[in-house]
Formats: sequence, structure tokens, C-alpha cells
Amino acid sequence: MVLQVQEGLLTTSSLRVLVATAVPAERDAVARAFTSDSRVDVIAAGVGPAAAAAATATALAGTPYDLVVSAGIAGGFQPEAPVGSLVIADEITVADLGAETPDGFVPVTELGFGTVTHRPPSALVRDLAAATGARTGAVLTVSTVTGTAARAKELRARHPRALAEAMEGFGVAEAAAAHGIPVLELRAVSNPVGPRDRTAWRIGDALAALTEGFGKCAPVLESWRQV
Ligand SMILES: O=C(O)c1cccc(C(=O)CC[C@H]2O[C@@H](n3cnc4c(=O)[nH]cnc43)[C@H](O)[C@@H]2O)c1
Repeated sequence: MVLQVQEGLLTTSSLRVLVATAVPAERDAVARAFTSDSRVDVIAAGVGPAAAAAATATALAGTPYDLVVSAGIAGGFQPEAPVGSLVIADEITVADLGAETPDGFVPVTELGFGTVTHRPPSALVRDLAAATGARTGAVLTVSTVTGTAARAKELRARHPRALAEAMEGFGVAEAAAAHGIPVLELRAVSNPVGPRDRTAWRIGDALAALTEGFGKCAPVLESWRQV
């Protein structure tokens, strides 16, 4: 429950949460964890950071949400984030927004522009990790799924705390930041980050882990208030 002061009146209302997934299968997996009377809305915002940002910003423009969550399946860096495990981002970092130079990749922030990282509320990350058993660390947002061991190694060298990569978190976080709303990212690992191997995908297991994880998040989200 959240205490709100409205025109001199002290009122209580539960947290209103927007969960942005990429595709309908993820949306349905998350929605299964909540009862129909919950104040959690789940949308399929599209694949990739731009679609995710646009759909999230549109949803936030119409409704006063207290928290936005980017959720779905992800690639997990091995061995830290095994297939089927849950990851909660303590840092949402875009890994490929910048410039390639002869000396390597340079993020836009070092070029004097913008942002590359958003940080979710640390107490909420801690409480949700305790409730779900999720690992916490950096979740990277990429526009190209990693498909080689060399790229996985390069990403880990640049982001030693990275547990997972997905394609929407930073877009959702940018939209949330534009509205002044805190953001989370919760991912279930469907495949290892590394050499492309479609036989290694475990999408059904990851969607089941997403439903179970959000089921454990529900009481925490309902009792959380930002300080
Ligand atoms: O074709 C491939 O090799 C391939 C490998 C993994 C994922 C894909 C997708 O097109 C799924 C993109 C979709 O799912 C999320 N996701 C899941 N695994 C990863 C990943 O290893 N790296 C990045 N994104 C991943 C992502 O958020 C998208 O919504 C194709």
C-alpha cells in the first residue's frame, strides 16, 4: 500500500505497476501471476529498445503508474546465470549505444551525450531478489543478439557485472525516466549468451520461471513504497 496526500487528504492506495514485455507469450506468462483485481497492467510492447520505449511511453502518458518493469526472457552469461534462472537488474545498461573506434567501443556518455545506465531502486531490487531467489547484477540491452563466443567475451570484458542480455530494458527505462517513474528489469534466462545454438533455447522453461517469479514478486510489489 502507498500513502498519498491528495488535496489535504491522506489516502491509501496500492502501487500501480506497468509491466512491459516484448511479445504476447511473455505478457501472458507475467499476467498469469496476478489476479484480475490487481493494479498491475501487462503489455506486449514489441521487440527491441525503440519499440519498447515507444509503447511504454504511450502507456505512461495515459495512466499514473508508480513503477515500470521490463520483463521477459533473456540470454544468460555463463556460468553465473544458468538457463531457467531469474535475474533482477541492479543496473540496466545499453551495451551498444556509442561509437566503434580503433581503440575499441566508446559509449555515448564518453562522447558527451545522453545516458547508458539506469539504476532501479536498490531496496526494491534486494527485497525482490530475496523473495524470488533471483540473482542480481547488470542486465545489458543490445540491439543485436550475441551469437559468437568472441562477442560474449567482449561484452563481459566491458561489463564484468553483466548477468544477462536482452533487447528492451534500456528502452523501457528511458521511457520511465522521462516520466520520473522508477524502473525494474526482471528476466528469466532462456538461452546462454554465446555461440548461436537454437537447440539450446528453453523458452517454455523460461516462461514458466517468469510466471513463478512474478507470483513471488506480487506481495513485495503490493507492500513497497518509494522513500
Ligand atoms: O536467432 C537467434 O540466434 C536468437 C537467439 C536468442 C534470442 C533470439 C531472439 O530473437 C529473441 C529476442 C527476444 O528475446 C529476448 N532474448 C532472449 N534471449 C536473448 C539473447 O540471448 N540476447 C538478446 N535478447 C534475448 C529479447 O529481449 C527479445 O525480446 C534469437
